[in-house]
Amino acid sequence: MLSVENLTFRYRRGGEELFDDLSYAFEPGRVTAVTGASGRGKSTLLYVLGLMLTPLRGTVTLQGNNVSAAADAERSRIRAESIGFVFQDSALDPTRTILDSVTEPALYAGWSRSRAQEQGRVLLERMGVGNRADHMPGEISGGQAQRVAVCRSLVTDPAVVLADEPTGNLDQANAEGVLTALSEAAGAGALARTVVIATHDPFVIEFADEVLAL
Ligand SMILES: Nc1ncnc2c1ncn2[C@@H]1O[C@H](COP(=O)(O)OP(=O)(O)OP(=O)(O)O)[C@@H](O)[C@H]1O
Repeated sequence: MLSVENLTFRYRRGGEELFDDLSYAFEPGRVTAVTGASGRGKSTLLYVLGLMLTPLRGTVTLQGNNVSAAADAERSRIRAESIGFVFQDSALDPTRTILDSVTEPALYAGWSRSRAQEQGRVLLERMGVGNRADHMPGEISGGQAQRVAVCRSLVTDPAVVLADEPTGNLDQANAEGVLTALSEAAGAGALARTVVIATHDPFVIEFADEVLAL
């Protein structure tokens, strides 16, 4: 389980404080939409949950551990093992094949190449883009690229998936495909994963199980 307690963040001393002592539990098996006007800190909250930014006050707790207090190396390890990211424009490396982009986080987490590739191909197949595994990102559509980005976020089988405006540039049919994939990733029962989506897309908010308004 992922939660924040009394969370406040600021980018620089004397700068605007975000979140105002936010406390919230992000439930496994649920898709939570983080909403709020532009500049309220939706993206920043994902970076704090993803241990890329350190809170000014308060804590981030993952599976019972106060991970926001961990040393840098430990945070990197937790991130590699337990957290997957999906970014708005899919951010696929134009010089790597689709399969290489998908497997990269698993290699970073210490998996063997063969295990990472096997898992990558399973996910791409499940997401309907298995036949694009050996293509370059420039050869696939925006909707397909975003489904590939979801595969990349899931390759290490992380407990938490954080998605920043994952449907930002997609039409409704493609947005639905991405959201369904994230919802299936949340799953249920023993395999339940926590999925958090930062968005101002009403379609995503409607789709989500929970809404956290900043
Ligand atoms: N790297 C940074 N350094 C300093 N301030 C930043 C930085 N990134 C964001 N901010 C500021 O922090 C606040 C929150 O930004 P953030 O991008 O998290 O908001 P958001 O709710 O995701 O906005 P949007 O809906 O426009 O994407 C904004 O005032 C923004 O200008």
